Amino acid sequence: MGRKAEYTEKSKKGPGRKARKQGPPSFPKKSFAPLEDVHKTLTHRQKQRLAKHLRKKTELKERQKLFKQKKKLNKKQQAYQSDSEGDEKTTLDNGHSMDQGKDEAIEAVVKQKPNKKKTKGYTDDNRDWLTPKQKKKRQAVKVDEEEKDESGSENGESAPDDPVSDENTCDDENAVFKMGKLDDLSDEEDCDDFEESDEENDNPDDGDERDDLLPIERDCKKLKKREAEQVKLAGEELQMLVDQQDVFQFPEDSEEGDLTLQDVLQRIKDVNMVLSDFNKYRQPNRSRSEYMELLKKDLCVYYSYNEFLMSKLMDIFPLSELMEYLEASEVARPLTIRTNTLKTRRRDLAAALINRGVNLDPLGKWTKVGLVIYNSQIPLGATPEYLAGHYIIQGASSLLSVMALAPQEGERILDMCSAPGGKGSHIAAVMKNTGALFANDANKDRIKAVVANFHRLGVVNSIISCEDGCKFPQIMTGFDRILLDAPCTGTGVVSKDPSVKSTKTAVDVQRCYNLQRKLLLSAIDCTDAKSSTGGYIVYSTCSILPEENEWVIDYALKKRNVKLVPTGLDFGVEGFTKYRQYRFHPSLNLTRRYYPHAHNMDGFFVAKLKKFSNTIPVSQEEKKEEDEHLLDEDVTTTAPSAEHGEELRNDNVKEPVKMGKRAGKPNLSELELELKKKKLETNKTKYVVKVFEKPTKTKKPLCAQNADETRHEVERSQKRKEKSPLKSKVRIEADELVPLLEGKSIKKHNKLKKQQECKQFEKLKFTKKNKSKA
Ligand SMILES: C[S@@+](CC[C@H](N)C(=O)[O-])C[C@H]1O[C@@H](n2cnc3c(N)ncnc32)[C@H](O)[C@@H]1O
Repeated sequence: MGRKAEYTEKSKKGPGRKARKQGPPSFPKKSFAPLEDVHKTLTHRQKQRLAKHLRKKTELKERQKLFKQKKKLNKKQQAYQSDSEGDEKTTLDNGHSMDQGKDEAIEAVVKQKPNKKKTKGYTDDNRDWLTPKQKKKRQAVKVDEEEKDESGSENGESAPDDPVSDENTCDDENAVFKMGKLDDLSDEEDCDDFEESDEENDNPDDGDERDDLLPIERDCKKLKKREAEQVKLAGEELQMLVDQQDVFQFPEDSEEGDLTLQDVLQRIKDVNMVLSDFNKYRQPNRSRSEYMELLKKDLCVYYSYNEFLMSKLMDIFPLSELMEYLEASEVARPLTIRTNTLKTRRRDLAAALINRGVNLDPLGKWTKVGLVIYNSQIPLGATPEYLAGHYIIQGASSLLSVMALAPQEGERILDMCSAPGGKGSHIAAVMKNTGALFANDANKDRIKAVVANFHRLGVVNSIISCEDGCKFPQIMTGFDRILLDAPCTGTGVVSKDPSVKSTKTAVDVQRCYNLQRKLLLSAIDCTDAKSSTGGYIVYSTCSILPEENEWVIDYALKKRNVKLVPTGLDFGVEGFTKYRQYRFHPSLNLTRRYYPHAHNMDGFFVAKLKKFSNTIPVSQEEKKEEDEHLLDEDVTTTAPSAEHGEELRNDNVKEPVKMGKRAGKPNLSELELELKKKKLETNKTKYVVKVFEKPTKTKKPLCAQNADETRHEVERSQKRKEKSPLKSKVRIEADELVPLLEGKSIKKHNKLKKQQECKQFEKLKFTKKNKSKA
């Protein structure tokens, strides 16, 4: 839309500069030069490309032409063959033209590709039978050719796509076979022709498009292509390297000396890789267990675990998961708090804390009371809200066991191991301070924390006691629900307490396992199976060891009338039903495990049991064992050690030596033994009180006035014992009650016992000496 350029016209010069009319714009003529001159302005490279492009075009035209000829030739050959069978005249004509055409076509092809191999289907044999006809019909073919060429390239171009012609070609298989496929030929040529330079390959698009692109765009395209190729090559190279990679060399003992943590980590990775495809990467002379041992050692060094705990973890997790667990356990879990719904709502608490500069969020959809704290400008244990009891700092996993317990308003609930009262206060909040919550803990010092927390959080429905949980069934029973958050090794909370990694041993695990079993049986015994609302026991630990979890539950399933029920928690990993060579009850899949690497909370275990009968199943064997145990150990005992036993045998003393209280006294008759047992039982049952029930009538100790009365009493007590669910328990713990019943402390009693034993021993020695002297 500019002014029109006029090259001839010259602007007239006026008198003054201002009066002068502005002339049309002048352009250098070169810019509008005709296209022929373009090559003058082209760069060398462009010229080359243009030449190539033109050459290609002409070649393509030639090839098309050739192709058309060949098609025609084929047709004619067909016609010739058919005619030769019938009309001879026609045959001659067609044959000639076909031969000639064919020869020409072949010549053209040979000319075009002098160095290329010849057409597959054409041989000297068929040349012989084609030659005579060629001479006769050459003229006719020439005319035909000319006609065809004149008819324009349109027909010719459409020929390859013409289905009819294609059909004709393909129908006569012999012809195709004898003459070779012309399509094949042209294909070959095409292939050869397209063997272009790298540059050409860089631009697979046709030349026109290439010319449309700016140089920078072309460069960019090339660069991208090259990059893609390089990436591909690099990938292949990497794969090759991985395949040919040196197999990890198992270290010799001498190499162990000066390894840095980085070296250890590298070796952990290497061994992991070997173990991931053991057959491929192993050293033939090394077994899997050797690699596992090496890995264990390295993991212990790198993550500061003792070998015992590391091997336990290796038993629990597959290798890939083990690494995740170990890594996650090195990082502290997010700080979380629980809203005390007895005093506030989570929304209000969150608002109050945000106002104080606390950055927080709801803990998750699974809880309505939890908040996660990202950061805080003030210590969370000293805010006015904390002091007012609006919240308690509590790990996310701690909420799970109370959620599984699902306390109901107005129920009688026991929190058997309560200190410091986190879960206990949560129970009270869910119960809305109704019913009765018994918070017990065996640790006197820790129980103070329960008192303080309950006071701060406004828990008013609780009775706090300090008793051994194992003995609770003798104090109180008949609870609707019991939470047993058992003492454990704490292997789930290593991020909180890293000392666990290096201090826990097999003895600790065994000790916990024993206590946990006892506590769980006690908890079950304290639960009322006939509770209208409950009859549930929730067992939880912050340990991930199966010994402290599945094993304990499996034991309880065998020993009491309980079954596992779903925890009601909609996340968490199923508990083990198999662990190494051990098999647990299949219902253990209803229990739930929580891991730091999977759930971003401390390692935790939750199981929910339902008690379906208040009777305690006792196997015949157990009964027999207990009876023997009671009779043998409670009243008379054998020599305390093998050494003493040896001495006794030397003295030919066949009777078991009475120790302790019965030492030096005549043997008790069966009747008397029964009486003694009865006495212990009666004394024991007087401590058993059912919650919200009148204390059971305690009987005065029996004084066997006469034999008849005694016998009668024994029979009655026998019957009662058989009915009583506490039968085995009373018997087991009767021994422990003896000193208490006698009004002595256990320590004092034991001391006296020892003294008596020593005296007895001295006495024996003395008599032995005297005998030998005599
Ligand atoms: C894991 S803690 C309980 C934590 C508590 N449930 C809470 O959420 O705050 C285990 C508790 O069991 C107590 N304990 C250990 N042996 C016990 C026993 N034989 N009887 C009762 N409690 C015992 C310990 O003193 C300890 O406070």
